[in-house]
Amino acid sequence: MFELKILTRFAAAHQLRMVGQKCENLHGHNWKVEVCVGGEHLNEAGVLMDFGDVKRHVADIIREIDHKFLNELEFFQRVEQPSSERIAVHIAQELQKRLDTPGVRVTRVSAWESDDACATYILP
Ligand SMILES: Nc1nc2c(c(=O)[nH]1)N=C([C@H](O)[C@H](O)COP(=O)(O)OP(=O)(O)OP(=O)(O)O)CN2
Ligand SMILES: [Zn+2]
Repeated sequence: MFELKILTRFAAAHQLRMVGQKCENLHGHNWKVEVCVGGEHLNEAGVLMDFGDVKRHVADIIREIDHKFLNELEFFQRVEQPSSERIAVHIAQELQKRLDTPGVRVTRVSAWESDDACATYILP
């Protein structure tokens, strides 16, 4: 299997209940996001898919959450709250909908909310 990884960043605000008291206050992070796609077969150019296409799709998704108050966005109102775990799920699901390369799928998304804390969603 081959796996590609691209990195991107966004800034946003959120409030989390139940994680820890200070997280209940409105605050923000500069998230770093790692997105991986995988598949078994390379195309005639010898690549799984173009990094540029992955980056473009991810940029479209990030644009919707960058510099936003995440608690107010529709997706995060449907799930419990905008934790890093939920952010990773959101990006993975949105990217999966956009991928149109046969045999290529999202394998994992990691959302780093600081230099030392990261949540990863690994797709089944
Ligand atoms: N599993 C998760 N735990 C926490 C999340 C999360 O998304 N998933 N989020 C938070 C908060 O966003 C909080 O802002 C970060 O808290 P914390 O890491 O405790 O704060 P610091 O970056 O200041 O780190 P310290 O180690 O406390 O200095 C919390 N938990
Ligand atoms: Zn936070």
